[in-house]
Amino acid sequence: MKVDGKAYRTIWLNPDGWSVEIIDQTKFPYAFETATLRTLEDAAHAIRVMQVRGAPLIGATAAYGLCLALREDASDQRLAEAYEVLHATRPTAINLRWALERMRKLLLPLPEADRLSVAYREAAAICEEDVEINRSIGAHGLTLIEKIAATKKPGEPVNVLTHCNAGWLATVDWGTATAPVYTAHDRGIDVHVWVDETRPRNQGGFLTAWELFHHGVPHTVIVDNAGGHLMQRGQVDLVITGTDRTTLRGDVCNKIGTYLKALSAKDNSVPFYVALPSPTIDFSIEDGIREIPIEERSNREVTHITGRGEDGEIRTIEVVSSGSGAANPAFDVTPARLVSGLITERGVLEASREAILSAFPERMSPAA
Ligand SMILES: CSC[C@@H](O)[C@@H](O)C(=O)COP(=O)(O)O
Repeated sequence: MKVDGKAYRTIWLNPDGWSVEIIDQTKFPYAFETATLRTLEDAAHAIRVMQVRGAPLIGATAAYGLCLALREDASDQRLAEAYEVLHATRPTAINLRWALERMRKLLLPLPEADRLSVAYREAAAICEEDVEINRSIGAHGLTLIEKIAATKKPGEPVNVLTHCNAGWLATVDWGTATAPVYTAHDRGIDVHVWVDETRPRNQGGFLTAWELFHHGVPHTVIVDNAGGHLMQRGQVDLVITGTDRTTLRGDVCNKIGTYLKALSAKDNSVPFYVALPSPTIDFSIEDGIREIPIEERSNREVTHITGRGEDGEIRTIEVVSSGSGAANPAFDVTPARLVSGLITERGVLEASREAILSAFPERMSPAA
């Protein structure tokens, strides 16, 4: 992704060869700033406070977090401690556990002296693979957009609705839900995105809108409650969201509010697709509603909002009657029956156990 003409990823190794640079997403949309991770605690903090967020990027940051931990001490005990610290940062996105397991499985059998260099190599490989996976998701998702574009009159855009930020900023590059959009736009297809603002943290209004604007993709920010109305009026051609964890049978966990969009889509015969890198599939569970841990975040994210005043100052204000209680579940689960398809790096799949297993058979083997 280019920012002011310069190509960026969301995470990279600094020229010193060991410290890790991230784009600080808590500063969006008012500033583009990077931050340096030098320790395990820096990496854990970055995930916890959402300087980095989005399932694939959380996984990539955790992998580098392990590297930073091993710089000080590459013992089994340090590896185990670092795994636990990073694993405890956020509960829902499965990419965190996936990346940590992959690193641990590789590192544990090695002599301590070899672990650090192998860890850095593997963290870099996780990042490279994420970019390639998302590029493939873009190519497969493009076919869906192309089919709709072929039915449009000249000057009529394909209208895609998305929720939260499953964009470049949620991954190492490209994004998952946005990859088909960027690919279509870059090929000259007239595509327009309805961006759910995604309260309470506004990942849509703050991050997705920022990305689309900087890439030049036409888009319109809407309040979270507007999607159903637009679908009833035929103003949404398809929905594409990301996911933080999808079960073996195709239940999709994603940012709170995704389920309501899927219900509206079903009622209005609007296709509802989920863009899904395979590390986001949890092959160990089936029933998303019963088995996926849903992050409960601070009520203050509901009762208060941070934004820029007309004087240019950034401030936080209360937006709920003082003294009222608030609740803040951060994710919900859309049952597989509401999902039209999963856009993966290996093609567009039905949201079912059979389709997922036949596309990723190696993930069910004991060695996977
Ligand atoms: C490719 S990212 C998919 C999801 O991680 C994304 O839609 C999402 O819900 C992110 O939640 P966040 O709480 O901002 O980490």
